[in-house]
Formats: sequence, C-alpha cells, structure tokens
Amino acid sequence: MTAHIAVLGGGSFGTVIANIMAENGYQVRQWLRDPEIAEKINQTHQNARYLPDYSLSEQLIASTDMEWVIRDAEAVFVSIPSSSFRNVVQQAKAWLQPQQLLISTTKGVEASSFKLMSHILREEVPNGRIGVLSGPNLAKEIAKGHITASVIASDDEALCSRVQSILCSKTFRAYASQDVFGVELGGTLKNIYAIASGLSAALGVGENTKSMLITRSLAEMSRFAVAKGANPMTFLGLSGIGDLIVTCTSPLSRNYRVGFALGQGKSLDDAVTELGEVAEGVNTLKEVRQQAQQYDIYMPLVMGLYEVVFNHAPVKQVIAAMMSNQPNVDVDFAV
Ligand SMILES: NC(=O)C1=CN([C@@H]2O[C@H](COP(=O)(O)OP(=O)(O)OC[C@H]3O[C@@H](n4cnc5c(N)ncnc54)[C@H](OP(=O)(O)O)[C@@H]3O)[C@@H](O)[C@H]2O)C=CC1
Ligand SMILES: O=C(CO)COP(=O)(O)O
Repeated sequence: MTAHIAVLGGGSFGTVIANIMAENGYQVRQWLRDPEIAEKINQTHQNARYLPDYSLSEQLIASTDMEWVIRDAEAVFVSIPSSSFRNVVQQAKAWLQPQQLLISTTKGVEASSFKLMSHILREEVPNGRIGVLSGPNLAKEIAKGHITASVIASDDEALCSRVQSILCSKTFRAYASQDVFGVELGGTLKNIYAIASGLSAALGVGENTKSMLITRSLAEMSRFAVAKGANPMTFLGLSGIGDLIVTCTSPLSRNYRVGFALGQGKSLDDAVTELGEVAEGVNTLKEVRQQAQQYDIYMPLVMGLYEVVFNHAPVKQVIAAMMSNQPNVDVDFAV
C-alpha cells in the first residue's frame, strides 16, 4: 500500500492544498475537529463552510480521527491558525514519526513568544523533517483554478524536492528555498501591511499611494528581517514581495478585508467577527510592534497602524504624523 498524505486543518487553505494533492493522484486524509463538516465533505465532496462551489476529489477523505489521518502518512501538512497551532501539534505528536515530512502552511506568530510555526514544530517534534510552505496563495483563487506558485522552504533538500513533486500541477508550482526563516517571516509580516492597504483603499487613496505603501512596507519588513538576523534578499521572491503584492491588493485577502472594514469605520471586533475566518495580521501587528519597541527597529507603518487598530487613533492624524517624518534612504540594503 502506498503512503497517503495528511493535512491537519479543515479551513480554506488546508482544503485547497489537500485537494491539489488529491487531484495529483495521492490519497489524502484531512483532519478537522467538526464531525458534521467532515461527514458533509465525504458525502458531498465540498467544504461548504469555507469553500462553497469548490468540487473536491474523491481521493480526499475528511476525518476527525487524528490517529487515522497521521499514522503512516508520508507527509503531514499543518494548516491551523497560529493561535491553535501548538495545541494541535501537541495532539499530533503521539503519532508523528521521524521519517514523515512535516510542513507548516501557517503565516502567523505565536502570541507573546514571537515564535514562528517552524520553531514550534522544532520544539514539539525535535527529530522531525520540517518545512514551510508560503507564497501568493489566496485559497479562493486556487479553488477557482487560477495559476499560482508557492515556496517550499527547508534545510532538508530531499523534503523540498518531494514536496515539489507532490504539489506541482497544471495550475500550481512549488519553488524551493533553504531559507526557512526568511520565507516564513515574509509570509507572516505581509499580513500587517495587507491590513494597512485595505484600510487605505477604504479611504479612497490613489494608485501612487497604494504603490508607495507596498514599497515602503517591503522596506520596513526588510529592516525588521535584518534586525532579527534574517536575509532580506529572500523577500525578493514569491514568499516576500509576491505574497505582499497579492495580499495588499486583493479584497479576497482576509487581512485586507479587516483593514477595509476598519477604514469604513467598523470596530476591530466587528471586522473580525464579520470575517468569520482567521486574519493573522491582527495578532502579528501586536507582536511585531512589541518587537520593534524592544529592539528599537524603525517601523513607522507598524506603529501608526497599531495606534489606529488598537487605540482608535484618527487615521488622518496618523497619516499626517507619518508624512512629517524625516524621509530616509530609499533602499536600506542597496550596495
Ligand atoms: N486562506 C488562504 O488564502 C491562505 C491561508 N494561509 C494560512 O493558513 C493558515 C490557516 O488558514 P486557513 O485555512 O485559511 O484558515 P481558516 O480560517 O479558513 O480555517 C481555519 C481552520 O483551522 C481550524 N481550527 C482552528 N482552531 C482549531 C483548533 N484548536 N483545533 C482544530 N482545528 C482548529 C478551523 O476549524 P473550525 O472550522 O472548526 O473552526 C478551520 O478548519 C493561516 O495561518 C493562514 O495565514 C496560507 C496561505 C493562503
Ligand atoms: O496568505 C494569503 C495569500 O497568500 C492569504 O491571505 P489572508 O490570510 O489575508 O486571506
């Protein structure tokens, strides 16, 4: 019997990634916690809660039995929001084996510890073969069959090439990287700037402003990366600028939508509740602002957005203060 692939998480990204692999001919078992949704998926081959109208392969079987999903799987993809990531991995540990490939698709940071998900995997599964998948991958676009690509990052080259062959399809490509920290940090940080972009779109800003915001976001992300010992050159790839562009420009992005709702005058609570899905950028903003203060990293966009999102500062006042800052160099790390 050939080994199957396991996916932990029944949300939008877990479902599209599971279905890509199932359509590639792999037996895929997807773990989710809600038995009714699992049963519905198996009966209708649709995940109506997260991706209505998206037909799922019959090779994809949903289950609430984590042992059945994980045991003997060749690879285990973890697609659980950062707030529950460690908890789910702790449950999974009982059945994980050292030879299995263990891949996080989660673009967030653990509250208070500032640990990214590969760090949590390394702590919880010290002998695991660990990788990270990140790129411009709006689940709802993937579900519509639009072409995209992602990055599989690991210091384990065999893991990267195996994941490339499991995931590559007519509409999905996976590029390899050995820079796990850079790839994961890019996917995590861009969510903050997607909130800022959604907010500014709701205010009716011009195209010049949108372009400036994305570019200065990349500058700020790079400054943060260097301060934390990451390589900012990785941000030139799909998991950096690629994901930043899509998340800062598409209303399909949940983080962008939270920002847009804030720009329309809604409260953060209402914006998040209306969304009904995870917007990782809200927690990431809080955590990155704390890091910027602690390590004295110049991040005016993070500081200003924090004031708007958490302290109800008037947006126009925050923008006016930013516009009066001394303009700095354009590209910090140009030779
Ligand atoms: N959606 C996208 O376009 C992309 C998302 N990502 C990243 O993937 C990660 C997951 O996102 P996504 O799938 O979109 O999120 P969703 O909000 O669509 O779904 C989250 C899933 O996680 C489950 N979950 C949450 N908490 C727990 C828990 N304690 N135990 C078990 N299951 C739990 C939810 O279950 P329930 O329904 O029962 O609440 C749901 O199935 C995020 O970090 C996101 O940044 C990456 C690329 C693209
Ligand atoms: O990471 C994503 C696209 O690459 C999804 O972004 P959101 O979580 O903002 O929807």
